[in-house]
Amino acid sequence: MLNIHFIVNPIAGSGKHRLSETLLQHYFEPQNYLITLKTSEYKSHASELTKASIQQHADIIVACGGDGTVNEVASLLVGTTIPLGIVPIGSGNGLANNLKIPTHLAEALEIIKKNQPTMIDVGCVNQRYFFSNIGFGFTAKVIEHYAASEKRTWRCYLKACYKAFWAYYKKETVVMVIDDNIELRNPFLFFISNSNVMGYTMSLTPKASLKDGLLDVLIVPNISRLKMMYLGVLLLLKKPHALKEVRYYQTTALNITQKGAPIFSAQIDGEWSQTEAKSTLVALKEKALNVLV
Ligand SMILES: Nc1ncnc2c1ncn2[C@@H]1O[C@H](COP(=O)(O)OP(=O)(O)OP(=O)(O)O)[C@@H](O)[C@H]1O
Repeated sequence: MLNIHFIVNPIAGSGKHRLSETLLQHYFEPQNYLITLKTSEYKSHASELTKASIQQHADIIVACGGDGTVNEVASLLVGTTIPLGIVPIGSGNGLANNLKIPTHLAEALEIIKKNQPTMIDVGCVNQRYFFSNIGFGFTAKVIEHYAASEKRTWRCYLKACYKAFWAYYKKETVVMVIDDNIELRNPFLFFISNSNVMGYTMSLTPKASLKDGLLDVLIVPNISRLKMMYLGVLLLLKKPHALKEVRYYQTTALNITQKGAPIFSAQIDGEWSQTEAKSTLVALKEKALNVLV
């Protein structure tokens, strides 16, 4: 008997999904599977539900939502032997996309039933984990606007990009120093990725792999609005490196020292985060999470 816990974010994506206990009982025959469905009621609730599921000896824990839900559930499974399942009912679904987990519900459930885990790398930023990417500069601004929108849809994401694009200017100078040798002054983009999909099938780091033991770093300095638009087109074509100002490299860790503004905004797996920390260590834990694919 396999004990599977599904943790569902009811507001992920359009908020419309067909997941229910009845539907799950239909896919997972009761003589072989013990199914539990839990629904998150507020931000970070999925973490609490996952903690309880671990104590309840779940064999598999399934995050049903987007990258934010996956982050909350998976963060508690790092370093354990419990595999993570993903039912991608979010908007961007970056990690699921990279792992080729379909958004078609029956196909995603079939992957969980097959129960074939693979180990993937996990990013660490100070005391937190990330599975897809983190970003400073423009991507953090987009997520800040997106977090304020009433829905989590592609349309709202585009609106957030548009707002961030027109509001993007710096009153104060922000300086980030990477490993005491690269100095970034008001960078337009500073993006660190474990995955080759950012969300919505777009990619800033198409060469990234979840299994190569490396973080992919993309830096775009302060550029004109025209170049920002050109970069937007290149992003859709998955060729951001074609812009000559783009700097791209791979590494196992980075130490970022921040000067200038007292509070730094970042996005971590598509969720907005603020920190007063002056120094940030971004590193990678190789093959630290079991995921069903
Ligand atoms: N009941 C709830 N009410 C409000 N927020 C919730 C609830 N349950 C979970 N959340 C929060 O919803 C946020 C968005 O979730 P998630 O990222 O999974 O969906 P998404 O944004 O549609 O997908 P993606 O990140 O892939 O674009 C997360 O920060 C999560 O903590």
